[in-house]
Amino acid sequence: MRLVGLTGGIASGKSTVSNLFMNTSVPVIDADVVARNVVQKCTGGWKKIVKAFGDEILLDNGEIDRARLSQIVFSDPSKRQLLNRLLGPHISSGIFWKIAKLWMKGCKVIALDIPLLFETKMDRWTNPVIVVWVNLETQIERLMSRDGCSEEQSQNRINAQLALDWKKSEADIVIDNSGSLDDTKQQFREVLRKVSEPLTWKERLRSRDGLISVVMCTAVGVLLAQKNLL
Ligand SMILES: CC(C)(COP(=O)(O)OP(=O)(O)OC[C@H]1O[C@@H](n2cnc3c(N)ncnc32)[C@H](O)[C@@H]1O)[C@@H](O)C(=O)NCCC(=O)NCCS
Ligand SMILES: Nc1ncnc2c1ncn2[C@@H]1O[C@H](COP(=O)(O)OP(=O)(O)OP(=O)(O)O)[C@@H](O)[C@H]1O
Repeated sequence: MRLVGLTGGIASGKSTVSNLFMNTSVPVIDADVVARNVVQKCTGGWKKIVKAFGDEILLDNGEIDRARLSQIVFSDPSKRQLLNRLLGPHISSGIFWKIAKLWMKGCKVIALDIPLLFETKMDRWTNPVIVVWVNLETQIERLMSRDGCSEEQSQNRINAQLALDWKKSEADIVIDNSGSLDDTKQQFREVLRKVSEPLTWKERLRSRDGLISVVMCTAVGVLLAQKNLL
């Protein structure tokens, strides 16, 4: 099995690229969706957040007020670290179970859309790592227009992550999303070709079918050895 890392900076275009995977045979696990699921009302993650941030973090219906939490954590690094510490284990295990389900179905290539892939050191488990890069000016413009936040708020959110230029330098594959959507789609075609290349031996062994083959071969080997010994 091949785990492809898909990351970038806030509003650099990860979801845009992730959507392009949807028309392919490569399933995508979206860490933002997992992060939302683990804080649904009355879950373990939700309880931890309410305990740490108080009832004032809740909407009238008891759900987490994401806009309020966002304001708090993106303007106070210590609160953000606290949130990361509380949710980190829930998010990792949520991602793990999603991978396990796809593995059991026999999926050979899975893309992991994880904004904080480098920050959480999950890049160790993925190869190749795709970084969706955008120039800072465009990133701020898109973030302000998508989330309706000020330039200062956008800058705070960008500063809450490792520098996008550094992520670009660590990438195996870079998608420059500073241009038009068509431009990105064109780059994506080549990226899809690369991630769909035949699996290496190690990747084959990690896939469900590879493991089944190893188990079968071992069982046959043991049976033959026993027969010869008798
Ligand atoms: C801060 C929260 C409440 C903001 O919620 P909101 O619905 O407004 O945004 P959403 O969840 O869609 O995230 C948008 C983007 O913000 C960035 N972001 C989210 N959390 C963080 C964080 N802790 N540190 C840095 N950037 C972050 C990511 O680029 C993400 O793609 C929410 O993102 C959250 O609970 N974050 C903590 C969980 C987490 O680490 N998520 C990232 C998954 S690896
Ligand atoms: N090539 C592009 N041209 C114009 N607009 C774009 C392009 N790529 C993305 N956008 C827009 O920029 C915004 C950010 O893109 P997107 O939501 O894909 O980023 P993201 O990296 O997934 O963000 P986040 O980190 O917040 O999850 C969106 O409003 C999207 O429609």
